[in-house]
Amino acid sequence: MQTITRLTMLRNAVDGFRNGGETVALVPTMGALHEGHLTLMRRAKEEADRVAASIFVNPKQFGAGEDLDAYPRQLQRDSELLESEGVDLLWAPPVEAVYPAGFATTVSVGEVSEELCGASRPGHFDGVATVVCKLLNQVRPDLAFFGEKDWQQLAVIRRMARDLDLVLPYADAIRGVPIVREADGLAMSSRNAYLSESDRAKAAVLPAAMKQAVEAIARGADVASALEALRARLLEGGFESVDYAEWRDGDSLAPLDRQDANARLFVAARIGGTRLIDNMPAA
Ligand SMILES: Nc1ncnc2c1ncn2[C@@H]1O[C@H](COP(=O)(O)OP(=O)(O)OP(=O)(O)O)[C@@H](O)[C@H]1O
Ligand SMILES: CC(C)(CO)[C@@H](O)C(=O)[O-]
Ligand code: BAL
Repeated sequence: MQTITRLTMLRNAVDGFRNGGETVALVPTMGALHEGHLTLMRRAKEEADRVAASIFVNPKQFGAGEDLDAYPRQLQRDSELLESEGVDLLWAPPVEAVYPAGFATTVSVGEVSEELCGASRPGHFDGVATVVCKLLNQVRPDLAFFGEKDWQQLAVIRRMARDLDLVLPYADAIRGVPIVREADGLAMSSRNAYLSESDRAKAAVLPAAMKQAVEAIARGADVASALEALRARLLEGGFESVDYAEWRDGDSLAPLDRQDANARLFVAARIGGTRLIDNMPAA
């Protein structure tokens, strides 16, 4: 696996693949890789001849007071994991190469960015859209893979790719990969590493309470009451606050007030100072 930190070298490497008639998949990450990320790599490998992973802890998507400095950085371990998955290329640019002095452009996707995580993390999706737009232009992949754990992020990226006519050869070039969970149901996330042992054990109440809510709504429970019960379970179970617990259309993200085949439950909640997110489809 080649590890590349300069754009000219990246272009040479990708052009080399392309000139040999090979397709290229991009898997963007912020590193501290876990089985969720590795599943994205495996899916990418199944669908393209070459896989490029990126690791970049993007300062523009962290708000003031968020965990930019504390975010785990473990490039050596990550590159060994990527190598063992057969990833062909690691793009790991320094911050100054992505945002050189004078950088002044922001990609801001309306509507789909505004609620849920967009409301609790103002500016977050502008930072995500800006860096993903850059990564897609830098690597120019045929396909790009993102996890459904960050469902709203996937919706923002799909909207951006359509709105800006990003040059991607397939209509469904932005691919979503289902959430990979721990044995107790907690969605894998780099930020789970922040949890103390006891908070980690308590965190399993999140997917369990979400499943209960989804099943209650499927049995005809009132949506508002099911969401209220979900919030109460999280707070009783050791979460200190719930940023949101919402029942929404999975495509438009518009609020729904009843069971619907396309509905999804979205939750963000904090435990031990760590903000966890999850989502689940209607039962
Ligand atoms: N459990 C998971 N299942 C599927 N995809 C995942 C999972 N966790 C992360 N991903 C995906 O991996 C990609 C890189 O995510 P990122 O590096 O931010 O990791 P993360 O575990 O989501 O970290 P964070 O704690 O910052 O949310 C994203 O597309 C994300 O949706
Ligand atoms: C897509 C992404 C790599 C952009 O920085 C990040 O938001 C993430 O890891 O989900
Ligand atoms: N996986 C989402 C990246 C973030 O929370 O900043």
